[in-house]
Amino acid sequence: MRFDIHVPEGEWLALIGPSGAGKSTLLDLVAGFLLPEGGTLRLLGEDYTKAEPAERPIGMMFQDNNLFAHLTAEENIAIGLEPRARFSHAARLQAREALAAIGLEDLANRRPAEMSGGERQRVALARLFLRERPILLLDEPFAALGPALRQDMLALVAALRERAAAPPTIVMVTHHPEDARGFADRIAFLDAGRIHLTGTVEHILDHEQDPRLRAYLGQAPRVTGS
Ligand SMILES: Nc1ncnc2c1ncn2[C@@H]1O[C@H](COP(=O)(O)OP(=O)(O)OP(=O)(O)O)[C@@H](O)[C@H]1O
Repeated sequence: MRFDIHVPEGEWLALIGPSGAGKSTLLDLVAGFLLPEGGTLRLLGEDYTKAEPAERPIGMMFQDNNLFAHLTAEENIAIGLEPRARFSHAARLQAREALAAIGLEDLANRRPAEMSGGERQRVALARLFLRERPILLLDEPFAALGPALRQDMLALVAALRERAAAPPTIVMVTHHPEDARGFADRIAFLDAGRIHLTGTVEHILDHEQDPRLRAYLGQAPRVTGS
């Protein structure tokens, strides 16, 4: 695999492409769970190629297992502020406010097993944004949710992003290319371990006629000429 891409600060980039194309691998390289055999990774202009995951200015969210099973919703958010889980009154208060901001204050004392999948992901999102990391990597976080709920969750990401003092850069893997519409700024189409194409959401979804992209989207390329 060989990835070459520049994501401008503050951009929301959607990564699409066939299964096995390398989308999760690319996120793992950025997060530091995998080290590249060569090349350079720069974050916010600094070289982070060999940095430990915890040293990187990154927040991550996955399809599941974002929350600690033994902690309540409030504690799962507060732990983003106090990783040693010695929850101060101030951290609990901030977690409560974050829950209220997403309309989940009534769930403060529930554990993940007592929440729906959508509620769990909303709690995880609240924690992610509370930590104010400048770069967010979202690996299919809403894949298990239905279309309407996925739209609600993307709208919540957009709202939290707008509320942030400095909007984070977002790189989001999705198996639903249409989810990028209205939310992401740009799409990167990965194929066979390469960034095959990048472009605006509209260009990639509606105009680009690249045969591999069209095949992935399940659409034949348009026949041109007479
Ligand atoms: N640690 C690893 N060592 C070797 N090969 C791996 C490793 N992790 C993934 N792969 C391989 O790399 C390729 C890309 O995997 P990756 O999970 O990045 O794809 P993806 O685009 O995220 O796919 P999906 O959409 O199915 O999640 C696959 O062929 C996979 O088998």
